[in-house]
Amino acid sequence: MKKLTVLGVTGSIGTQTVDVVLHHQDQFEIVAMSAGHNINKLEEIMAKLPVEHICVLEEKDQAYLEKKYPDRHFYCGQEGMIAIATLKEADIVLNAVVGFAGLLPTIQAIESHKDIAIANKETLVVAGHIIMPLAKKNGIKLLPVDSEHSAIFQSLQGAHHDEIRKILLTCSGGSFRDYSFEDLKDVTVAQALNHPNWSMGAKITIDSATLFNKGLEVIEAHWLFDVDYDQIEVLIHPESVLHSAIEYVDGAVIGQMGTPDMRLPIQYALTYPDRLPIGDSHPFDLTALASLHFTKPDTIRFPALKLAIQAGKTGGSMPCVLNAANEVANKAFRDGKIRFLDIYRLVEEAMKQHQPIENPTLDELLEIDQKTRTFVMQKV
Ligand SMILES: NC(=O)C1=CN([C@@H]2O[C@H](COP(=O)(O)OP(=O)(O)OC[C@H]3O[C@@H](n4cnc5c(N)ncnc54)[C@H](OP(=O)(O)O)[C@@H]3O)[C@@H](O)[C@H]2O)C=CC1
Ligand SMILES: CC(=O)[C@@H](O)[C@H](O)COP(=O)(O)O
Ligand SMILES: [Mn+2]
Repeated sequence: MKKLTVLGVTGSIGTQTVDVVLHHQDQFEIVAMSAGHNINKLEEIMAKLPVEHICVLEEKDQAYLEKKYPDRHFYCGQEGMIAIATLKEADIVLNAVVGFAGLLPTIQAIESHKDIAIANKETLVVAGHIIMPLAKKNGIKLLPVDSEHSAIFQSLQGAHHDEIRKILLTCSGGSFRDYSFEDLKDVTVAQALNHPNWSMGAKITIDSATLFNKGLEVIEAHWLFDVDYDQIEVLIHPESVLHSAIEYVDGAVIGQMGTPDMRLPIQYALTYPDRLPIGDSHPFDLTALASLHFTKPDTIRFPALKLAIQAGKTGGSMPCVLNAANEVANKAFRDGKIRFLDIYRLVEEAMKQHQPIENPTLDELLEIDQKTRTFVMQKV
């Protein structure tokens, strides 16, 4: 029986993780979980699973839950997340929090020798240079949950690192893949949230529409698979059935295909190196696919991808600035405060005013993250 801590249990990845666990209750037990503000969703999950340790963001929610459920243990805020991420009962921490908030609990969980199933890509973008050596030093497994990175991980089984020629990172193109640059000026939040292939949380869905998501994923792949940026090729693949692939030195291309369903990468991260059936999944029918398409991304209409790769290549503190600026601008767009194309402009401005430092410490990252947020909020 594997014992899990699930951070961000009330989100899109979190609730699909609960589905996986409910389907395989003989294999997994959630011993601890965290939510943000969605207490209704949290209580729904609590009704299905007898999880003992639970963290929320607000003290008032903690007080309400403690009164209503005296037999469970409640925690609060970042400190609470760290407490449940380092709990001795857990073997593996699945981090499905969105954004920079996932960074500190991940570091503490690694230092407590927990394996990490990582959906929270922002942590790797900001601090890959800290996370990867820390994981190695503590001898823990860092298991990708992001669908493309899971596909790459699956396609790498049995291979040697020096056999990789490049990574083919696929991208749906997001909600606006066929829009002209002119049309992008006036798109609405509702249109941006209408992803063609995946049902996900709001922040990542907007990131898919700008293509910042793919930029973050390039940086994530650089760190997870120890490859140069020039070895990562992004391909627009509107059908989202080839979830990514490896081109090997002999020209063989090995990828992972399947229905777009996050339960597979979530489950594989939890069962690796074994596989289990997925509950009520539709069989993947190749004959039902009329054709598959692969094209190069258009960085004129979607400059965010290029900007993110530039941040990754610059390295040091620049990806932290990219991420913080994007988190603030993405939220400002969702709140109706700026227009879609302003997201890119604000991130670019934040990067331009930043003097990157090499190899930033955790404290420096925390400071740069805060300063960048303040800078972008003032512009908003
Ligand atoms: N959704 C998907 O299919 C995929 C997601 N990912 C990545 O996984 C991560 C989660 O994505 P997704 O599930 O879509 O996101 P959601 O927005 O659906 O869920 C985010 C979760 O994090 C919690 N949360 C939000 N802010 C904070 C905070 N400051 N402190 C603590 N907890 C917080 C939320 O709580 P609450 O809702 O209770 O407020 C919720 O439980 C992201 O990094 C995303 O990029 C990667 C690949 C695919
Ligand atoms: C499901 C998943 O992993 C998302 O990150 C997905 O990749 C988003 O789709 P885009 O390819 O449109 O960014
Ligand atoms: Mn992805």
